Formats: sequence, structure tokens, C-alpha cells
Amino acid sequence: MGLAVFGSLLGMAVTLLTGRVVGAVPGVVDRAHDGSPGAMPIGEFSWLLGGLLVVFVVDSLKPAVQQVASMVMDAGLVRAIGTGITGPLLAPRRIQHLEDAEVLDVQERAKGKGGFHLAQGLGNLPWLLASRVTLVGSAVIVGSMFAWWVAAMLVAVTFLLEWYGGRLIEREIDVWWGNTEEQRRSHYLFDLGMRDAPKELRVFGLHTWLVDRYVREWTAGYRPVWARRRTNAKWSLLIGGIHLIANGIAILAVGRAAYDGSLPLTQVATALPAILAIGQSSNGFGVVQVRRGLSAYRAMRDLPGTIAARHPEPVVTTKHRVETMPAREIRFEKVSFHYPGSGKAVLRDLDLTINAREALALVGINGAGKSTLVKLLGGAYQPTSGRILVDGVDLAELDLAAWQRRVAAIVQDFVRFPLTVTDNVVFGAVERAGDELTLARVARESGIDDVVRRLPKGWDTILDKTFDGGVDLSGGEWQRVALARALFAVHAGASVLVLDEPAAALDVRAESELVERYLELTSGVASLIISHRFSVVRNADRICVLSDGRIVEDGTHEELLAIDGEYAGMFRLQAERYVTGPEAVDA
Ligand SMILES: Nc1ncnc2c1ncn2[C@@H]1O[C@H](COP(=O)(O)OP(=O)(O)OP(=O)(O)O)[C@@H](O)[C@H]1O
Repeated sequence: MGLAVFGSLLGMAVTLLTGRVVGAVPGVVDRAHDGSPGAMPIGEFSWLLGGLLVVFVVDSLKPAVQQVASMVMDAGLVRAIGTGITGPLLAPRRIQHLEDAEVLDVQERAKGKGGFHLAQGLGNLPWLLASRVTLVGSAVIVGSMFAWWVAAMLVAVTFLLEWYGGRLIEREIDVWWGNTEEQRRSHYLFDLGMRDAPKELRVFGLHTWLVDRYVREWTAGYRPVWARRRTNAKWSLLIGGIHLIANGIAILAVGRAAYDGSLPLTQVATALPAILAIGQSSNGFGVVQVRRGLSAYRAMRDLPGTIAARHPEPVVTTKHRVETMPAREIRFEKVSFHYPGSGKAVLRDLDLTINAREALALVGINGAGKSTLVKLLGGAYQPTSGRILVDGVDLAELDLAAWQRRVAAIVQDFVRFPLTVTDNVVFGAVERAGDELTLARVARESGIDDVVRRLPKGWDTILDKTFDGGVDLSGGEWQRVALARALFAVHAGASVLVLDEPAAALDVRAESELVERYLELTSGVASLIISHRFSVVRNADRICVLSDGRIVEDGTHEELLAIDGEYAGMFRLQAERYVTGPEAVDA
């Protein structure tokens, strides 16, 4: 801001000095010819000229300095805004706020709904301030050197120009960022071609279709922008004409006064550039950007408050030693749950006990609510009614952050971090990131040691082909990496292990080997295994069947087969497929 204001002051200094130099020239020339007194001595004129040169040189260095300062400021702003928005969103231990329309709206506004980013808005603030300083300074120069009515007229016309120009710009930007159906579709098609589906597009020979479709959607999406631009061009011509007339009147008035002899040359040479500078200081774009940027800033400032007010973090009222929990059990007691904004109950009066040091398998059809139960266990959501008790203490009373450190999980859509193998594993317990012994141990246990040996940079290989020297792993290899991450967490002290479809991407032999090994390894912790594969499930100490939001069957594999209920039915269906299905024929 200082630099921007300094820049506009320099510009005005150039105007004033130029006026004085031009005004002094005839006198200096006369004096040189006939020694007329009263004119500026040549020595003084040289100083004036030198001063103008210095100011001019400094003024010409200004853009480079301002550009660097601007880049530094923009980088800082982007970083501050990034943490300002993600910080409050990431901080809560629960995740309900991420599905709350009001929180999402504030977040969208903070990010710059309507195409105006906070960084652009705030980045423009110094230039808007500078143009205001130029406007006021140049108006004072015109008023004091020539006529106040001319200064007032030009300021009024400039504001009119700025206000109306700003409205036109705003309308055009609204159309640009209107995110019309076609614009969104064209962006989607672009991503599809460039990133999301390169293989499928080739397999199905869809590249020509994609390009044609993209061009069609893009053209349709931007047609309203061009229509708006044509309308804007007409109005811009009109207000440009008004501006021209106002400047023409001002310049004619100066010319007349000069012609009359009532305005000395110095004043003429100063007033003319100042008149032009007033018009140039109109900054409709800056005004719009700053206005929207500030509204985004207010949304960013309100974000933590909105989240805290609508989703208060639980206050820890009791002092339980979460670090040793669960010593006995985790008990779901009449737990019901429906997702925020949805009337459909996923769990209904569900009772379930998971004993410490027991491997419990949970089965159920798609959409039965298995993953939902895991989210409740991890404290990501709170039951709509009922309680989850850990060693008899309500989860709602525990320090949720500490409890979540006790739970290690591989969820179905586990994150494949485009980082090194080491990072992907130690994220299970970052506080133990340097523990190489444990790292080697979990690599053996999860079976990724062979994979790591084959990688070009071993543990330091980035697991993403788009990076230099990076590689892509197969689905099964990724699953082992995720398993290693969970085991790392267990070795670091987590005592509840959740595996949601841990072996879906493994081949049948790898799967049964891994599950057997895994059950040995985790015999000391409470584990919850969710799987549709009965070869995985049958090894668990106990199996529960989730159906209609409740646990309808509970027992060992043999016990559940003996009662011949839902589990037995599902098991037989899968076993039959393995006996009579294509796999059997191949074998
Ligand atoms: N964030 C959410 N908002 C609203 N409804 C949801 C959400 N997540 C899941 N559901 C719904 O809750 C129900 C249970 O989903 P859940 O993912 O728990 O099932 P699941 O038993 O794990 O299924 P699968 O075997 O297919 O993984 C489904 O009807 C699903 O549509």
C-alpha cells in the first residue's frame, strides 16, 4: 500500500515538475539571448531539470519494484487465505459441518463465489488506494492551478464512469462465472479427457466424440458471455463519449485561458497532464474486485464462528484416561442414526458389543449401514439417539481427539497420498514418523517389503506417476500400503482397528494369507472387519449380521451356519458360486 501510494505521489511530482520546467523554458531562453531580468537563472533551471530527471528515473523503476512487491504479497495472501479457510474446516473432530448447507455457503463465499477470489480483491486494494490518491491529488492540482469547477466536473464524471463501468464489469463477470450447465459440462469433459478417463476413452474410441462435444458445450456455455460483452461494448462507447466530452471541455477551457493570456505557461503545462490523470484514475474493475474481495474476507472471518455456533465441539467434562481405552469393550446401546438432512434411519436401536482384543466381523448387504457404524465408532458423527460406551463411559464425554488416535482404520475409499511410500505408511501415526524399525516390521507384516524392494527409489519413491521418478501401484499393492498404515498405527498404540473391505483388491490366495496373518498380528486389539468375502469373515472370533439397521445375528461362523439364517443364506450363495462358477471351471 505504501509503495502504491508512493507511486501515485511520484506521478504527481512528475506532473508538477514538468509544468515548472516547461513554464521556465521561455524565460531561460530569453535570458540567454538578451539577459532579461526576472527569468529563472540557468543554474536554478539545471537543478529543476535534474530534479525532474531523478523523479522520472525513480518513477520508471516503480513498476518493477511494485511487481515484485505484488508477487510477494499475493503469495502471502494465498497462503493466509488457504489456512484461513481450511483451518476452521479441518479443526472439528466431527464431520457434520462438512455437510451443512449454511457452512458450505459461507465457505463458498470465502473462497470467492462468483469468480472473485479474496486474493484478487485484497491484491487490488493498494492499486485502488493509489488511484484514489491520484484522483484527489490531480483534482487539487487542477483546482489550484486552473479552476475548481473544472476539477469538480472531472471528478464527478470520473466517479460516474467508475460506477457505471463497474456495473458493466460486474454483469459480465456474473455471466462468466455463472457456472451455467454448459460451462460445467465443458469443464467436466475437459477433465475427463485430460485426467479422469484416458483409458476408457481410448478403449471405447471416444476421443473424436469428446472433442466435438467439448467444443459444442464450450461454445454454448460462452454464448451468453459474448452477448453480454456486445451489450457492454455499446454502453462502454456511450460512457466513453461522456468522458471524452468532459475532458474536451476541460482542455478547451485551459486552451482558452492560455490564449487569453490569463493562464501562465507553467499552469497550462501542469493542469493539462493533471486533467488527463483524473480521467485515468477511474478504476471500476478495482472497485468491483475490492468490494467482492472484502465480502469474501468477511465470509472467511465468519467461518470459524459459524462452524462453532452450528456445530459446537464437545466439551470434555470427565477426566478419563483415553490412552488405555478400551480395556474391556465398546458397546453400542440402542443407537439410532440418520444422516443430517436425510429422514431415512440408517441404524435403528442397534445394540452391539465389541470386546477388547476380539476380532469381530460385520456383514450385511450393500447400504446396510456398516460404514456408517464405523463413522459413529470413530466419532465422526454422533448417534441421533442412544449411546456408544467405551468401558462404560459415553463417547460423547471423552476427549474425541484422543479417542480418534486410539482408532486405526482402513476405510473403503482410503486416501492414496501422492507422496512417498514412507509418508503413506507413517501417516498412521505421524508422531512416530522416524521409527524405522516399526516401518520395516509393518512392511513385512503387510507384505509390502517386496513391493518396496522393486521400487526405483525404495521407500522414497513417490506413489504417483505424474511426479518425476514416481510410480503407480496396483489396486492390491495399494491395499497392502493402506494395511501397513493401519498396522503402523497399531504398533504406535492404537487399540481399535477397523478394516472396511481390507482385501477387496487382493487375489484370493493373497487375501486369505493376509487375513490369517492379520488376525495373528492384531490379536491384542479390538478389531472390526467389514467384508463381503466370507473367506475373510469366517476367521473372525465373532460375526454379526447387520440388517434393517440392527444386528440380527451374532455368533461364530459355525453357530451362524447352524441357525441357518441370513448369514447361512449369504454364505451358501457365495460358496456355491465358487464351487460351480467360472472359477471352478477354470480350476
Ligand atoms: N454422507 C451421507 N449422507 C446421506 N446418506 C448417506 C451418507 N453416507 C451413506 N449414506 C446412506 O446410508 C446408507 C448406509 O450406507 P453405508 O455406506 O453405511 O452402507 P454399507 O453397509 O457400508 O454399504 P456397502 O456394503 O455398499 O459399503 C446408504 O443408504 C447410503 O446411501
